[in-house]
Amino acid sequence: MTLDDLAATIAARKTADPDSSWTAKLLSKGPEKCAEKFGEEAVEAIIEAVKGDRAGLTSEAADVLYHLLVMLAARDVDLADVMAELQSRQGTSGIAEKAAR
Ligand SMILES: N=c1c2ncn([C@@H]3O[C@H](COP(=O)(O)OP(=O)(O)OP(=O)(O)O)[C@@H](O)[C@H]3O)c2ncn1[C@@H]1O[C@H](COP(=O)(O)O)[C@@H](O)[C@H]1O
Repeated sequence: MTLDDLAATIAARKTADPDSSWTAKLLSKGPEKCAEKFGEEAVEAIIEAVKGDRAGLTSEAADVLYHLLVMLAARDVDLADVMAELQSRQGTSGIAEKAAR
């Protein structure tokens, strides 16, 4: 399973029945709700990271990635474009990038 596979599944759920798909149900509530849900999952991951619970963080990180992809889909942002953005940053140190601002 790759993020691309998951993004493709989520894209397919845009037209699915909300009664049979959690993703379709979440998408049907709108981009604001998808963003709120992503925020909740991010906070849960933060809590596990602060606690130092590696199993908890692993599980919450999976929730964060899934809900990030749902939020992107809700606003029609392609994962490929996010990856291209990351690619464009490759080789530039974050320290150098900040100094150049
Ligand atoms: N990776 C996930 C995934 N991670 C988390 N979740 C669901 O996200 C929901 C969020 O969990 P919460 O505990 O926050 O939910 P909740 O508290 O009951 O919700 P609220 O009452 O707060 O709204 C749960 O129902 C989880 O089952 C996911 N649902 C789906 N997927 C993937 O998406 C695919 C398609 O799923 P469906 O759209 O349901 O067919 C699945 O095969 C999976 O690969």
